[in-house]
Amino acid sequence: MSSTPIVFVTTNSTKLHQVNRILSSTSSLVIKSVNLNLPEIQGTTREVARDKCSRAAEAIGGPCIIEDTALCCDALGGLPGPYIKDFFQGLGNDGLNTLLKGFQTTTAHALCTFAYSGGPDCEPVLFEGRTEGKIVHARGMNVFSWNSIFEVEGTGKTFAEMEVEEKMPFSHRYRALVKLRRYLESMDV
Ligand SMILES: O=c1nc[nH]c2c1ncn2[C@H]1C[C@H](O)[C@@H](COP(=O)(O)OP(=O)(O)OP(=O)(O)O)O1
Ligand SMILES: [Mg+2]
Repeated sequence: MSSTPIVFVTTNSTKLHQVNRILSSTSSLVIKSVNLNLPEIQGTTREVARDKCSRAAEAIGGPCIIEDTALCCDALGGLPGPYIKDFFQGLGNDGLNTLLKGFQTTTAHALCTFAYSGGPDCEPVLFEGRTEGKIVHARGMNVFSWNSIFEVEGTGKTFAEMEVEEKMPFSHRYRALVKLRRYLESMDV
């Protein structure tokens, strides 16, 4: 595999940190980041990721990856989905809990979508990772946005209650990144 760095276009330093951590133990992929706040359209998680990746490739003028994270609540027909950032900023963790009051279920899934583009004229390729769980009142110390209110199915713990290594196999980001890594390695990118 070549050691040319892949450009990860993101404004989120925690995402970047997690991606570097997940890749560092298992891969010779080298990530270089660019902090670019690109427009995110409305649509399905796939449409959002595809569009953003094309914009990123255009802006960079070469190969790049982007990542979009969604939090999808069953009681709300999958919303906030890709709009979780605005919901979290507007409502906070308490407000997200309040939103689900009166519904029968608080089950939800975290969905991470990586998109890779080979350059401005290339169609982005998508890699998804999904983790089932439910929305609970905030618990835990390792807080990152809404991760203290997302309890991972079968663990009894929120993401914020897990140690970094413990969280890895349950992480929506890890699950998507494993697929992206496999693809890039097979393409010898
Ligand atoms: O694992 C996570 N656990 C908890 N919260 C998370 C996670 N991953 C992203 N988040 C938050 C950040 C943002 O409020 C929203 C996703 O929005 P999203 O557009 O994908 O991220 P962003 O705008 O912060 O960075 P970017 O420049 O890569 O688009 O959920
Ligand atoms: Mg964003």
